[in-house]
This record gives sequence, structure tokens and C-alpha cells, in this order.
Amino acid sequence: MTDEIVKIDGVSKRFGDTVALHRLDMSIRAGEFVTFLGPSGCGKSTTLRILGGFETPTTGRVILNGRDVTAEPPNRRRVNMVFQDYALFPHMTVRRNIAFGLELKGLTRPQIAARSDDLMGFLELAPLADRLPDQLSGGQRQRVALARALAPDPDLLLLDEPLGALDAKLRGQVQAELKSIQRRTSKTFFFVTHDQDEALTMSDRIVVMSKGRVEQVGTPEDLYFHPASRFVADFIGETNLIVGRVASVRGDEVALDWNGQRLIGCAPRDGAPVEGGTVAASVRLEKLMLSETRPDLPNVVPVRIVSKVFKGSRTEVGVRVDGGDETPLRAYVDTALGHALGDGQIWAGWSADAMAVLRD
Ligand SMILES: Nc1ncnc2c1ncn2[C@@H]1O[C@H](COP(=O)(O)OP(=O)(O)OP(=O)(O)O)[C@@H](O)[C@H]1O
Repeated sequence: MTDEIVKIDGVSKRFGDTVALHRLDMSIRAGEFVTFLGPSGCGKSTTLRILGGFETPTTGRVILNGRDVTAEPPNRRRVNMVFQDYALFPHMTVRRNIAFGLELKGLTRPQIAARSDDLMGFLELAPLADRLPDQLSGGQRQRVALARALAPDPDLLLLDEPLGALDAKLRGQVQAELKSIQRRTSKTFFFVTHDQDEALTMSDRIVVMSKGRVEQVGTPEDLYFHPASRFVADFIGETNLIVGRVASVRGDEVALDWNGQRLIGCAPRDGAPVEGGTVAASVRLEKLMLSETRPDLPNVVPVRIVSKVFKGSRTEVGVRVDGGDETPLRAYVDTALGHALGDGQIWAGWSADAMAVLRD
């Protein structure tokens, strides 16, 4: 990779008997927003701490901008960190908080003032320059923490669940802001979270982790619409899991027998399933179409409505194959359509591309 800024080369980490991270190989491009996503204990913070130099890997190397930094302490790496609680100095003004790292680097006063002013202008903090952290809102504090971390011009910015302390509404705003700042600075962000919404909203690429191993790496769209495993399909968004028998495999196309129906889906990218075996497939709720007339789609099943849950502009409708007793399929439909659909038999349909056959 020509514009590679970080190379994680065979990195693993063991704490006594616990393997926090199995062998990890990965490359990060300059200017990329990469998110490590996974449940508590999956090894994401360990990876971040190894990149920052706060933890030494048991095996492997960390290459930063072409230089092996595995044995170097945090202050010798061009890496900076934004913490969950921002760790702003409470007795220092916004300006001093931002300037602090530059003072440690031994820059001259005019250089420090120029750099701090630049960043405060860029992040719209200038009017707040003389305030103390407790006179700021959560979103403003987040911007100061970012400005302080960006001030020494690091090659890599590490963000460990930095939005965890914000309430849901503010978090949405700050996510958009953070992504926009990352784009405008072209800095490489390594973000850690267990919140799938956050990961989908901001990342160029997401690494889904489970038990110290990478489950799947891909763009948000990739992971959402083409999850490779049951773990990823379950962890990211809401989905219908359809478990069937593999009737045939032709290239990317997999035919499944399910509930007396023949369904067509697409094979996982890392290998086709075995004919005759049992597999699960994922169909997102918004990809399942409901209509009173039979739709022209590769997957069409006759169903009856068993539940309707009002969710504002859309309604979640549960349907069951006519006469079947399997777990209902769920679909998001426009609320007006949800009202219009009656108790009689209707059709559920979806495209082959909307049905991702899963690895396990
Ligand atoms: N210093 C340590 N000593 C012993 N075990 C540790 C240490 N740090 C992490 N672990 C263990 O390593 C595993 C991975 O931890 P890690 O903090 O990387 O997970 P995480 O995905 O970041 O979880 P969380 O979201 O809860 O922070 C866990 O089983 C954890 O208990």
C-alpha cells in the first residue's frame, strides 16, 4: 500500500492466560477513519493501547509512517489520544489546554500562539478561548480535546470511545462534527467503540472484533448489507436470520430450501457453502418488501401479518409464511402502507442480493 501510515504486523497480546488479541495483520491508509467495533472484552482497547505505545505486544511489530515503533514509548511516537472523559485540565483555559502539548514540545511562544489560534479558528473555539472546561458544553469540550490532540500534528489520532459520555441527541451531532473535522484535516483516525451506529455513521472502514479476533473488515455498507458471519449480522443493525438447507451453489448464487420455499441468496465472499449443509442467511428489515400483489422478485413467499409495531414514520411488520410456525420475518414499511395491509394473505419478496448467506 503506497499511502500506508500504519502497519500492524502479526501483533498479538497475552495477559497471563488471557489472549486479548490473536495475531492481527492490518494496514491503515493515511487520512482513513478506521473503527474497531466489538463487544466489551473483544480486544479493541488493547489494539489501541499497543498503537499508542501504552502496551507492548507479545508478538509482532507496529510500523508507523515507515518506522518500526514497537519498542518506543508513547512520547517518541507521532501519535496522540483523545480519552472518553476528554481529560482536559480543569484549571486551564481552552487556550492553555490546547497549547499544553506544544509547550512540552519546546516550541517558541509565537509558534505556540500561532498554532493554537489556527486550531481554535478551525474548530470554532476562538470565542471560548478564555473559558475553563466546566464552562463548556459536552460538544465544546469534545472539540477542545480534539484541538489539543491535533495541536502537535500527529500522524495518527487514537480515540477511545470519546462520545460515550454524551447523551443520545448530542452524540448524533458530535458524530457528524467529528467526521467533518477528520475529513477537513485529512488526519488518520483510529476509533474504538462498541456502538454500531457510531461506527456506521463515521467510518471509512470498520474492523469488527470478537474474542480477540477480526470477524470482518469492510466499509459500513459492506458490513451492513454483506455481513460474512452470524456474529456480524447480529451485531450490526437489525436483521432477519433465515436458516435453510443449501440446495445448490452456482458461482456467487446460493439456492436455499426454507420452509417449503426455494430462496436465492448470495454466497459469502470468503467461500461458498457446501451443498446439502445447513446455513443461515441475513435479510435486512428494510429489504423485505410486503405487497398485496405478487412482486416480480427472485424470492417471493405467501405470508400473513402477525404483528405491527408503530415506529413513527415507519412500522415494523411481522409476517409468517402462510400455515408455517417458524420465527416471523420482520419488515420495515411506510406507516401508511402498514395501516393499509389487512389480515388476508399477502406477499413478502426480496432480491437475491438482499439475502447474504453467512459463513457460520
Ligand atoms: N492489563 C490487563 N491485565 C489483564 N487482562 C487484561 C488487561 N487489559 C485487558 N485485559 C483483558 O484482555 C481482554 C481484552 O480487553 P480490552 O480492554 O482490549 O477489550 P475491549 O474490547 O476494549 O473492551 P471494553 O469495551 O470493555 O473496553 C479482556 O478479556 C480483558 O479482561
